[in-house]
Amino acid sequence: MVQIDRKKLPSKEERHKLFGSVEPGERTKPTEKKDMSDLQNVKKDFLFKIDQVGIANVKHPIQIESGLVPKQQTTIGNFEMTSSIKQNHKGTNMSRFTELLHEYSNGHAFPISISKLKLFMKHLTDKLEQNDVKISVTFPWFFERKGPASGLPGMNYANATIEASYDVENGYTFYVTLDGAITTLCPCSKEISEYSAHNQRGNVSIRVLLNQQYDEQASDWKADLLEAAESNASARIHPVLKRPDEKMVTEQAYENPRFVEDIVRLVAADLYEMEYVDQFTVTCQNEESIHLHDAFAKITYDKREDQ
Ligand SMILES: Nc1nc2c(ncn2[C@@H]2O[C@H](COP(=O)(O)OP(=O)(O)OP(=O)(O)O)[C@@H](O)[C@H]2O)c(=O)[nH]1
Repeated sequence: MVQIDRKKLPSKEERHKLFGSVEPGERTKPTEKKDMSDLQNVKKDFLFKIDQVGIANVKHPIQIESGLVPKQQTTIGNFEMTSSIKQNHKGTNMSRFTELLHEYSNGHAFPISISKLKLFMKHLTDKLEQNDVKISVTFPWFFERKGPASGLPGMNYANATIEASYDVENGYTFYVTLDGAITTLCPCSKEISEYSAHNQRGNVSIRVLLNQQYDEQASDWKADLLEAAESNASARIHPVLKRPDEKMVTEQAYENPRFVEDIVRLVAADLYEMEYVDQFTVTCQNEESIHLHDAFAKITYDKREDQ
């Protein structure tokens, strides 16, 4: 064996000094929490009330239930958590948001359900000593998808967002959003061409206001909104397609051509029929295969205005 002469390095402490670390300076400020000044809690006229203050871009594991397979999964949530503060209140106590998030996560993952979020928001409002709280959490939701002919499974995902709010006077509000992908085939191209038709990957975004009729034991809004997007598309998106699957998907798209206008209207009709939806916004944005730009359409509708 060849002997290698290794360098003799200075100790880690000596190395840090070599690269500029210095001895601690004189410490004059208190180190005990009880003796520290508490700027956040200063009360004075600070000119304006603040609508939302808190923390954003908090990544944290979450546990979700699903109407599709897998029925339970752990995924990553991106949280924004805020409350308002009054004009005479200097600042919020930011550590309390993440402190409570950890407490509710049982050392593992925050269980995201409507009922758990209600408890959490009420608790957070009390802990912050404020009158309201807003929480938004966005996460990739995974679901199994099988090839239409082969039945071969793979994992798809859509991005889901829950925007929850609580205030002591008006109670709870839940908006939920699902952003999913679909296939669309251009009706115009099909109509005018001797053969073929160009197609697109479409991104459908559906945001709805849940009403009291939403029962999370009986329904899963993620699965329902995904179905509203996919069942009205030219075809669904699949992770695994063998040739018989590809033939089916291609022919199905040709038999169901859709403009972006068709998609938003058809999805709107499904949302209109969902009892637990009060208000909705649906957009469709297609990545065109014959342009560098996208095609886009949007509908916002409030069913309560029909009454
Ligand atoms: N309000 C406010 N806090 C900030 C800001 N930037 C950082 N901080 C946070 O201030 C926090 C510490 O303050 P608090 O959470 O009020 O800590 P504390 O007063 O010891 O906590 P309590 O015992 O709950 O009252 C740290 O978590 C920092 O992240 C800011 O712009 N505004």
